[in-house]
Amino acid sequence: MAILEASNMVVDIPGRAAGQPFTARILPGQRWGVLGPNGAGKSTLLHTLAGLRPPRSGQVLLDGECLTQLRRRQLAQKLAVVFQERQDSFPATVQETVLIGRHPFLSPWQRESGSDLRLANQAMDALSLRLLSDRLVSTLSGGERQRVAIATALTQQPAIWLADEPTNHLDLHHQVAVMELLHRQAEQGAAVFMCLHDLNLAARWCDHLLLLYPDGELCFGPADTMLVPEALERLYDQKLSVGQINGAPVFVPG
Ligand SMILES: Nc1ncnc2c1ncn2[C@@H]1O[C@H](COP(=O)(O)OP(=O)(O)OP(=O)(O)O)[C@@H](O)[C@H]1O
Repeated sequence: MAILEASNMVVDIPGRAAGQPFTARILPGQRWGVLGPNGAGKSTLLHTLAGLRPPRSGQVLLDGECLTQLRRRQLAQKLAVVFQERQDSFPATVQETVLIGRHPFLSPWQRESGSDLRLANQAMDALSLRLLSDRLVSTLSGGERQRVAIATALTQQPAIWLADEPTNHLDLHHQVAVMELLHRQAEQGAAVFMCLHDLNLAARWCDHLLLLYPDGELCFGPADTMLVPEALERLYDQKLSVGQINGAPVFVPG
Protein backbone atom coordinates (compact mmCIF):
# COMPACT_ATOMS: atom_id res chain seq x y z
CA MET A 1 0.00 0.00 0.00
CA ALA A 2 1.16 3.55 -0.63
CA ILE A 3 -0.13 7.08 -0.27
CA LEU A 4 0.18 9.71 -2.97
CA GLU A 5 -0.20 13.24 -1.75
CA ALA A 6 -0.50 16.57 -3.52
CA SER A 7 0.55 19.49 -1.36
CA ASN A 8 -0.43 22.95 -2.59
CA MET A 9 0.23 21.62 -6.09
CA VAL A 10 -0.51 23.98 -8.96
CA VAL A 11 -0.42 22.21 -12.30
CA ASP A 12 1.64 23.98 -14.94
CA ILE A 13 -0.72 24.42 -17.88
CA PRO A 14 1.05 26.32 -20.68
CA GLY A 15 -0.51 29.73 -21.19
CA ARG A 16 -2.78 29.53 -18.15
CA ALA A 17 -2.29 32.42 -15.76
CA ALA A 18 -3.15 30.70 -12.52
CA GLY A 19 -4.55 27.55 -11.06
CA GLN A 20 -6.06 26.64 -7.77
CA PRO A 21 -3.64 24.74 -5.51
CA PHE A 22 -4.58 21.10 -5.02
CA THR A 23 -3.97 19.52 -1.64
CA ALA A 24 -5.21 15.98 -1.07
CA ARG A 25 -4.12 12.51 -0.07
CA ILE A 26 -5.06 9.66 -2.39
CA LEU A 27 -5.45 6.79 0.00
CA PRO A 28 -5.33 3.00 -0.41
CA GLY A 29 -8.73 1.69 -1.40
CA GLN A 30 -9.93 4.97 -2.91
CA ARG A 31 -11.12 5.33 -6.50
CA TRP A 32 -10.80 8.89 -7.73
CA GLY A 33 -12.25 10.17 -10.97
CA VAL A 34 -11.15 13.43 -12.59
CA LEU A 35 -13.82 15.09 -14.69
CA GLY A 36 -13.55 18.15 -16.87
CA PRO A 37 -13.97 19.39 -20.42
CA ASN A 38 -11.34 19.01 -23.14
CA GLY A 39 -8.23 21.00 -22.37
CA ALA A 40 -9.10 21.56 -18.69
CA GLY A 41 -5.80 19.95 -17.70
CA LYS A 42 -6.79 16.43 -16.60
CA SER A 43 -3.88 14.67 -18.34
CA THR A 44 -1.43 17.34 -17.20
CA LEU A 45 -2.66 16.90 -13.62
CA LEU A 46 -2.21 13.13 -13.90
CA HIS A 47 1.28 13.48 -15.41
CA THR A 48 2.22 15.91 -12.63
CA LEU A 49 1.06 13.43 -9.98
CA ALA A 50 3.15 10.78 -11.76
CA GLY A 51 6.25 12.97 -11.54
CA LEU A 52 6.47 13.22 -15.33
CA ARG A 53 6.15 17.02 -15.27
CA PRO A 54 7.04 19.44 -12.50
CA PRO A 55 4.20 21.35 -10.88
CA ARG A 56 4.28 25.13 -11.23
CA SER A 57 4.35 25.27 -7.45
CA GLY A 58 3.82 22.94 -4.52
CA GLN A 59 4.87 19.31 -4.51
CA VAL A 60 3.81 15.70 -4.90
CA LEU A 61 4.78 13.17 -2.24
CA LEU A 62 4.80 9.41 -2.33
CA ASP A 63 4.73 7.90 1.15
CA GLY A 64 5.95 11.24 2.49
CA GLU A 65 8.87 11.62 0.06
CA CYS A 66 8.87 14.28 -2.61
CA LEU A 67 8.79 12.67 -6.08
CA THR A 68 11.84 14.69 -7.09
CA GLN A 69 13.85 12.77 -4.46
CA LEU A 70 12.87 9.37 -5.88
CA ARG A 71 14.46 7.53 -8.78
CA ARG A 72 12.12 6.51 -11.62
CA ARG A 73 12.67 2.88 -10.75
CA GLN A 74 11.63 3.39 -7.11
CA LEU A 75 8.57 5.25 -8.31
CA ALA A 76 7.70 2.54 -10.82
CA GLN A 77 7.83 -0.10 -8.10
CA LYS A 78 4.80 1.57 -6.53
CA LEU A 79 3.06 3.58 -9.20
CA ALA A 80 1.79 2.71 -12.68
CA VAL A 81 0.63 5.12 -15.36
CA VAL A 82 -1.81 4.22 -18.13
CA PHE A 83 -1.46 6.89 -20.80
CA GLN A 84 -4.30 8.23 -22.93
CA GLU A 85 -2.32 7.77 -26.13
CA ARG A 86 0.85 5.83 -26.72
CA GLN A 87 3.35 5.04 -29.45
CA ASP A 88 3.67 1.29 -29.88
CA SER A 89 6.20 1.61 -32.68
CA PHE A 90 8.79 -0.72 -31.10
CA PRO A 91 8.22 -4.18 -32.62
CA ALA A 92 7.17 -6.26 -29.62
CA THR A 93 4.58 -8.93 -29.01
CA VAL A 94 1.73 -8.57 -26.55
CA GLN A 95 3.46 -10.85 -24.05
CA GLU A 96 6.79 -9.01 -24.34
CA THR A 97 5.00 -5.71 -23.82
CA VAL A 98 3.02 -6.91 -20.82
CA LEU A 99 6.24 -8.22 -19.28
CA ILE A 100 7.62 -4.66 -19.31
CA GLY A 101 5.48 -4.24 -16.18
CA ARG A 102 8.07 -6.36 -14.33
CA HIS A 103 11.08 -4.29 -15.44
CA PRO A 104 11.09 -1.97 -12.38
CA PHE A 105 11.71 -5.09 -10.30
CA LEU A 106 14.54 -6.54 -12.41
CA SER A 107 18.15 -5.45 -12.48
CA PRO A 108 19.62 -4.40 -15.84
CA TRP A 109 19.96 -7.38 -18.23
CA GLN A 110 18.20 -9.71 -15.74
CA ARG A 111 15.80 -12.05 -17.53
CA GLU A 112 12.20 -12.31 -16.40
CA SER A 113 11.63 -15.26 -14.06
CA GLY A 114 8.86 -17.85 -14.08
CA SER A 115 6.92 -15.82 -11.54
CA ASP A 116 7.21 -12.70 -13.73
CA LEU A 117 5.84 -14.73 -16.62
CA ARG A 118 3.00 -16.01 -14.41
CA LEU A 119 2.05 -12.45 -13.45
CA ALA A 120 2.07 -11.41 -17.11
CA ASN A 121 -0.07 -14.39 -18.08
CA GLN A 122 -2.55 -13.66 -15.29
CA ALA A 123 -2.77 -10.03 -16.44
CA MET A 124 -3.32 -11.14 -20.07
CA ASP A 125 -6.08 -13.47 -18.87
CA ALA A 126 -7.69 -10.65 -16.88
CA LEU A 127 -7.79 -8.50 -20.00
CA SER A 128 -8.80 -11.34 -22.38
CA LEU A 129 -5.49 -11.10 -24.26
CA ARG A 130 -4.19 -14.67 -24.10
CA LEU A 131 -5.11 -15.48 -27.69
CA LEU A 132 -3.23 -12.39 -28.82
CA SER A 133 -0.13 -13.07 -26.73
CA ASP A 134 2.19 -13.66 -29.74
CA ARG A 135 0.79 -10.89 -31.91
CA LEU A 136 2.82 -7.75 -32.56
CA VAL A 137 1.25 -4.88 -30.67
CA SER A 138 1.50 -2.74 -33.82
CA THR A 139 -1.04 -5.06 -35.49
CA LEU A 140 -3.69 -4.68 -32.75
CA SER A 141 -6.86 -2.63 -32.79
CA GLY A 142 -7.20 0.46 -30.60
CA GLY A 143 -9.19 -1.35 -27.92
CA GLU A 144 -6.80 -4.31 -27.92
CA ARG A 145 -3.84 -1.96 -27.46
CA GLN A 146 -5.66 -0.25 -24.61
CA ARG A 147 -6.11 -3.61 -22.90
CA VAL A 148 -2.40 -4.35 -23.40
CA ALA A 149 -1.57 -1.05 -21.66
CA ILE A 150 -3.80 -1.96 -18.72
CA ALA A 151 -2.40 -5.51 -18.56
CA THR A 152 1.13 -4.04 -18.50
CA ALA A 153 0.18 -1.83 -15.55
CA LEU A 154 -1.49 -4.80 -13.84
CA THR A 155 1.70 -6.84 -14.24
CA GLN A 156 3.50 -4.02 -12.44
CA GLN A 157 1.27 -4.72 -9.38
CA PRO A 158 1.14 -1.05 -8.50
CA ALA A 159 0.00 0.33 -5.17
CA ILE A 160 -1.12 3.41 -7.09
CA TRP A 161 -2.82 3.49 -10.48
CA LEU A 162 -2.79 6.73 -12.47
CA ALA A 163 -4.95 6.01 -15.48
CA ASP A 164 -5.76 8.54 -18.18
CA GLU A 165 -9.04 7.50 -19.81
CA PRO A 166 -8.62 3.78 -19.02
CA THR A 167 -11.75 2.98 -21.04
CA ASN A 168 -10.48 4.80 -24.15
CA HIS A 169 -11.27 2.78 -27.31
CA LEU A 170 -13.00 0.01 -25.30
CA ASP A 171 -16.38 -1.48 -26.17
CA LEU A 172 -19.07 -1.56 -23.50
CA HIS A 173 -18.17 -5.03 -22.24
CA HIS A 174 -14.50 -4.19 -21.86
CA GLN A 175 -15.28 -0.79 -20.30
CA VAL A 176 -17.15 -2.57 -17.52
CA ALA A 177 -14.47 -5.27 -17.24
CA VAL A 178 -11.75 -2.63 -16.82
CA MET A 179 -13.73 -0.62 -14.27
CA GLU A 180 -14.43 -3.84 -12.33
CA LEU A 181 -10.74 -4.71 -12.46
CA LEU A 182 -9.80 -1.28 -11.06
CA HIS A 183 -12.50 -1.66 -8.41
CA ARG A 184 -10.99 -5.00 -7.35
CA GLN A 185 -7.53 -3.43 -7.29
CA ALA A 186 -8.86 -0.82 -4.88
CA GLU A 187 -10.54 -3.47 -2.77
CA GLN A 188 -7.13 -5.14 -2.51
CA GLY A 189 -5.58 -1.91 -1.23
CA ALA A 190 -4.48 0.00 -4.32
CA ALA A 191 -5.30 3.66 -4.80
CA VAL A 192 -6.84 4.42 -8.19
CA PHE A 193 -6.82 7.89 -9.74
CA MET A 194 -8.26 8.16 -13.24
CA CYS A 195 -9.36 10.75 -15.76
CA LEU A 196 -12.74 9.96 -17.25
CA HIS A 197 -14.94 11.51 -19.89
CA ASP A 198 -17.92 9.31 -19.16
CA LEU A 199 -19.91 10.85 -16.33
CA ASN A 200 -21.88 7.65 -15.84
CA LEU A 201 -18.79 5.48 -15.45
CA ALA A 202 -17.50 8.01 -12.92
CA ALA A 203 -20.83 8.05 -11.05
CA ARG A 204 -20.93 4.28 -10.89
CA TRP A 205 -17.30 3.41 -10.19
CA CYS A 206 -15.63 6.28 -8.36
CA ASP A 207 -15.91 7.08 -4.67
CA HIS A 208 -14.13 10.44 -5.00
CA LEU A 209 -14.46 12.97 -7.79
CA LEU A 210 -12.38 15.95 -8.75
CA LEU A 211 -14.01 18.51 -11.03
CA LEU A 212 -11.48 20.48 -13.05
CA TYR A 213 -12.61 23.68 -14.74
CA PRO A 214 -10.85 25.26 -17.75
CA ASP A 215 -9.71 28.29 -15.73
CA GLY A 216 -7.85 26.06 -13.25
CA GLU A 217 -10.58 26.11 -10.59
CA LEU A 218 -11.11 22.73 -9.00
CA CYS A 219 -13.25 21.10 -6.36
CA PHE A 220 -13.24 17.57 -5.06
CA GLY A 221 -14.79 15.31 -2.48
CA PRO A 222 -16.79 12.12 -2.01
CA ALA A 223 -18.57 11.26 -5.27
CA ASP A 224 -22.10 11.65 -3.93
CA THR A 225 -21.37 15.24 -2.90
CA MET A 226 -19.84 16.13 -6.28
CA LEU A 227 -22.51 14.73 -8.59
CA VAL A 228 -24.57 17.90 -8.42
CA PRO A 229 -26.27 18.47 -11.79
CA GLU A 230 -25.78 22.27 -11.70
CA ALA A 231 -22.03 21.90 -11.00
CA LEU A 232 -21.67 19.31 -13.78
CA GLU A 233 -23.65 21.46 -16.22
CA ARG A 234 -21.30 24.37 -15.51
CA LEU A 235 -18.30 22.04 -15.83
CA TYR A 236 -19.26 20.83 -19.29
CA ASP A 237 -21.32 23.84 -20.40
CA GLN A 238 -24.01 21.32 -21.20
CA LYS A 239 -27.57 20.88 -19.94
CA LEU A 240 -28.09 17.50 -18.29
CA SER A 241 -31.04 15.33 -17.38
CA VAL A 242 -30.57 13.03 -14.41
CA GLY A 243 -32.27 9.72 -13.66
CA GLN A 244 -31.63 6.89 -11.24
CA ILE A 245 -30.91 3.28 -12.18
CA ASN A 246 -30.20 0.71 -9.47
CA GLY A 247 -29.62 3.50 -7.00
CA ALA A 248 -26.93 5.23 -9.09
CA PRO A 249 -27.44 8.54 -10.89
CA VAL A 250 -27.46 8.42 -14.69
CA PHE A 251 -26.73 11.56 -16.69
CA VAL A 252 -27.80 12.20 -20.26
CA PRO A 253 -27.55 15.42 -22.25
CA GLY A 254 -30.68 17.42 -21.52
N1 LIG B 1 3.31 21.23 -24.60
C1 LIG B 1 2.24 22.03 -24.61
N2 LIG B 1 2.29 23.24 -25.22
C2 LIG B 1 1.22 24.07 -25.24
N3 LIG B 1 0.04 23.75 -24.66
C3 LIG B 1 -0.05 22.57 -24.05
C4 LIG B 1 1.03 21.65 -23.99
N4 LIG B 1 0.62 20.55 -23.31
C5 LIG B 1 -0.66 20.78 -22.97
N5 LIG B 1 -1.06 21.99 -23.41
C6 LIG B 1 -2.39 22.58 -23.23
O1 LIG B 1 -2.73 22.44 -21.87
C7 LIG B 1 -4.13 22.28 -21.76
C8 LIG B 1 -4.43 21.05 -20.90
O2 LIG B 1 -4.14 19.88 -21.65
P1 LIG B 1 -4.54 18.44 -21.10
O3 LIG B 1 -4.11 17.45 -22.13
O4 LIG B 1 -4.03 18.28 -19.73
O5 LIG B 1 -6.13 18.55 -21.06
P2 LIG B 1 -7.23 17.43 -20.80
O6 LIG B 1 -8.18 17.98 -19.79
O7 LIG B 1 -6.58 16.12 -20.47
O8 LIG B 1 -7.92 17.36 -22.21
P3 LIG B 1 -8.70 16.18 -23.01
O9 LIG B 1 -10.02 15.99 -22.29
O10 LIG B 1 -8.90 16.77 -24.36
O11 LIG B 1 -7.83 14.96 -23.00
C9 LIG B 1 -4.69 22.17 -23.17
O12 LIG B 1 -5.25 23.42 -23.52
C10 LIG B 1 -3.48 21.86 -24.00
O13 LIG B 1 -3.61 22.39 -25.31
